[in-house]
Amino acid sequence: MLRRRLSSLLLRSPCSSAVASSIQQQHHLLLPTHAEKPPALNLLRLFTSLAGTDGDRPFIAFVLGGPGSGKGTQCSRIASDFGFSHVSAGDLLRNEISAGTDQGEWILEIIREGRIVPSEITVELVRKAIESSTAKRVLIDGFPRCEENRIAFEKITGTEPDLVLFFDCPEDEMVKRLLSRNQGRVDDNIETIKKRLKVFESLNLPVVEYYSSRGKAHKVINLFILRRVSWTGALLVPFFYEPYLYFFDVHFPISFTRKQSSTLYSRS
Ligand SMILES: Nc1ncnc2c1ncn2[C@@H]1O[C@H](COP(=O)(O)OP(=O)(O)O)[C@@H](O)[C@H]1O
Ligand SMILES: O=c1ccn([C@@H]2O[C@H](COP(=O)(O)OP(=O)(O)O)[C@@H](O)[C@H]2O)c(=O)[nH]1
Ligand SMILES: [Mg+2]
Repeated sequence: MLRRRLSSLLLRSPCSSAVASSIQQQHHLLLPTHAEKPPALNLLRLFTSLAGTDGDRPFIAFVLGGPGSGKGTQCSRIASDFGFSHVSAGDLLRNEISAGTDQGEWILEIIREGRIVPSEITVELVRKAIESSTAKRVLIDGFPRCEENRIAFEKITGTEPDLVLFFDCPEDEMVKRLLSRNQGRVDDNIETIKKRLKVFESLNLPVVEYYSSRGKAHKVINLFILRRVSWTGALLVPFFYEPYLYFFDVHFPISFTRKQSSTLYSRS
C-alpha cells in the first residue's frame, strides 16, 4: 500500500518527469520517424487495470532485455504487487536441470555455453506454465529468446502477447550486475556473459523489433540512471536506492533499426 502511494507520488514528481524527458531527448535521435507510433503506455495504469481479466486466456506480457537488465527482479515485484503470475523461462529450464530429467544435462550444456535451448523444449515448458497458472495476467520473463522461439510459440499456442516490455540497460551495467549476482549460476562468468550478450544482440533484439513494429513493445529505462542521479544528491528519497524501475514512468515505443540498436548498446 505504502509502496503504491510512494510510486504514485514518484510518477507525478517533477524529478521523474525531468529525468524522463532528458532520457527521451537523449534517445530521440535514435528514433526514425514512423507515421503511426503506438500511443505511450502508462505501465502503472496497465498493471492496476482489469486488462486480461475477461477473456478465455490470461493477459500475456513478454518481458525481454539483455542478461542482467533486471527482468527477474522487476518481474517478481510486478507479480507480487499486481497479481501477475511470473513465469521465468530460464527458471523452467534450470528446474529441468535440477530435476535430472533426460534433457537436463543437454540443457545445462547449452546454458553453460550461452546458447539458446531449442524451441520445442522451451515452448512446451512455457505453454504448460501458462496453462497451469490461475492468474489472469502472466509475465513471461526471458522468452522468446529468438525469432524461431517466437514463431514456434505463436504457432503452437495460437497466441500473441498483449504487451512486450523491453528492459533497456547498457552493457557495462549488465556485465557488472551479472558478475555480482552471486546465485551460483554456471553462466554468470565473463566468457559466457560475452557470448550471452552477443546472442542477445543478434537473436533477441530482432524479437523486440518485431513486436515494436506491431506496436506492442515498450521500452522501460533502467533505474541505473536514477541510481546514478541519486548519488549526486539530487532531489531524491531513500526508496530510489531500491531497484524499483517499473514505477519510473518512462515508457515510449521502441522503434530503432538494428544498426541504431547496436549503437545504443555499445554506448558506455
Ligand atoms: N535496477 C537495478 N539496479 C541495480 N541492480 C539491479 C537492478 N535490477 C536488478 N539488479 C540486480 O542485477 C542483478 C541481475 O538482475 P536480474 O533481475 O537477475 O536480471 P535478469 O533477469 O535480466 O538477468 C541482480 O543481482 C539484481 O539484484
Ligand atoms: O527462453 C529461453 C530462456 C533461457 N534460455 C537459456 O537460459 C539461459 C539463462 O536464461 P535467463 O533468462 O535465466 O537469464 P537472464 O537473462 O535472466 O540472466 C540463457 O542464457 C539461455 O541459455 C533459453 O535458451 N531460452
Ligand atoms: Mg533472469
